[in-house]
Amino acid sequence: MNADTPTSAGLPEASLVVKGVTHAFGPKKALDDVSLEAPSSAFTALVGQNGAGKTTLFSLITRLYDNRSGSIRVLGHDVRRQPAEALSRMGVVFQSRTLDLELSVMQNLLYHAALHGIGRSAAKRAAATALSRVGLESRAKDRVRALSGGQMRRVEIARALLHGPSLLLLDEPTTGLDIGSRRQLLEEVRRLIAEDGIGVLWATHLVDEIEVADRVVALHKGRVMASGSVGEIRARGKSEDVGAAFLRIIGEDDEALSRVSA
Ligand SMILES: Nc1ncnc2c1ncn2[C@@H]1O[C@H](COP(=O)(O)OP(=O)(O)OP(=O)(O)O)[C@@H](O)[C@H]1O
Repeated sequence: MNADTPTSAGLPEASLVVKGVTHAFGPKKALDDVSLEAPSSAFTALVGQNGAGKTTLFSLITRLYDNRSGSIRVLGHDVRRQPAEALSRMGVVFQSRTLDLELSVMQNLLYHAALHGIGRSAAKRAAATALSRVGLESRAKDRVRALSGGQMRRVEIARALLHGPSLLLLDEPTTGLDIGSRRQLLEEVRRLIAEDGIGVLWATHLVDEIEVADRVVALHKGRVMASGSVGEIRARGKSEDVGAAFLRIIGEDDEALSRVSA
């Protein structure tokens, strides 16, 4: 089945489908039989505390690590069997910043486009479009060092969009940002979903980044404890407050903790 093939339910396959993935570092399982989906045209929040396994999962999806168990499909392409097809359909913003501070915004984007084999004039057009998508077209000639943390993140998103991906992966992109920049970044990514129909997997430990229309995957100690709509997470965690529901699902709500310490 390829990206354009409808599933048996008549719906296009999700942007990302992970099934039964386990990954260990020595004796320690960082991911244990993880299955999840990130639909197209949707914001999927991968929520987990430190050490939950979010970055390990991103490393497997992006092929920094080889997935030896289960399967990972991006727009219908298995990352092991069709890595070039799968990788060409995803854009990634890693947790640590990876822009060259001494180069201009445009130089950073053109360098990345060259790595993707995009010709110079096509790269310039793609970079200008991507920068306008994140509201930074006027900063193209500025050195990255002159930008704020939030603007640097938006340049990284523009860079991830250069080759026109259908799936955008962001690993804790708001780390270190102030509230205003955090909100702006979220708004921009949600706008990309609405305008372009891309699927987004957004890793975070901040439940206040979740909105009511989002999909949620609760990851804890390498296991998916719950996934579904915000309504389903609230029902599962028996709380109208998503944060409280999440803590109850992972067994770290006040009641569970008091049972442990009793
Ligand atoms: N290269 C590695 N070698 C050994 N253990 C690792 C390695 N990378 C991650 N781990 C362990 O795997 C588990 C999952 O880590 P991971 O970084 O994927 O979690 P995370 O959810 O991204 O957390 P954080 O928010 O702190 O980045 C943790 O227990 C971590 O210590």
